[in-house]
Amino acid sequence: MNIHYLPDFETMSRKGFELVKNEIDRKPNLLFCVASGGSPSGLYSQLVAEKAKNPSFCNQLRVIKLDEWGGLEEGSTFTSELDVQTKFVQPMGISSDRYWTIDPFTADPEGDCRQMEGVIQREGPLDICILGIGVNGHIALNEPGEVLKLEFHVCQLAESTLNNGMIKSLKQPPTFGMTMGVGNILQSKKILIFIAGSGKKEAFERLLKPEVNTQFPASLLWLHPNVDVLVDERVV
Ligand SMILES: O=C(O)[C@H](O)[C@@H](O)[C@H](O)[C@H](O)COP(=O)(O)O
Repeated sequence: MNIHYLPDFETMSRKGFELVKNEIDRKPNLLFCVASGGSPSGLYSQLVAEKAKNPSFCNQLRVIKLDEWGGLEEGSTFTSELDVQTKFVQPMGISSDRYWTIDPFTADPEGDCRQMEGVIQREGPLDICILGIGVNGHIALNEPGEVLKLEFHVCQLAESTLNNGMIKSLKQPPTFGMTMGVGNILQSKKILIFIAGSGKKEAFERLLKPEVNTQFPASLLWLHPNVDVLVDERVV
């Protein structure tokens, strides 16, 4: 695990941008897994800024969404889809033939997860997987538990996730998640995990322990040979 301590959010995002751009320069059509949430949002802004300077940047990039909330009220704006569309997919001009996603309002979550798994089998493995970390150590929506699933699946959400951040203020909070499994993530050629925002100190300290425990899913990243941890030092 390469741990990068960066003095602030901007510098952390810049470092992430440099690592990602290096890979895109080497392989312009790489498969990029996009996460929602606050921690990687500065990376997306930097990529969008680069695109404004260089319109052909990322014009072959293939993109897949990491996860999604389920059980929200129809029309809810608390979706990963809206988040990644606004911050990344639309401003980067990623056309629909280069973007694979799961619908937050799907009537068939299990079927759609199977379909996403099929996409990963066909288009994958991921070249770059972008992650944040949950306060409970979740990666994507793989929550702490005895068993972690390998493939894209419908998942239960932990109380600690439902009691965190904006979710707890929702009139109709999500009742389940749809997420890449830890197998999908660990098969990615490169993983970047961004650690920023309030409440992440404990999770970061636990991540530093070189041991693996399914009750702390991010610890599985120790099994991967190419992980960059980008931490905004102000959280630690
Ligand atoms: O939102 C997602 O796509 C991920 O499912 C989730 O694992 C997220 O990365 C963490 O919960 C951290 O979220 P923040 O970056 O918003 O703190």
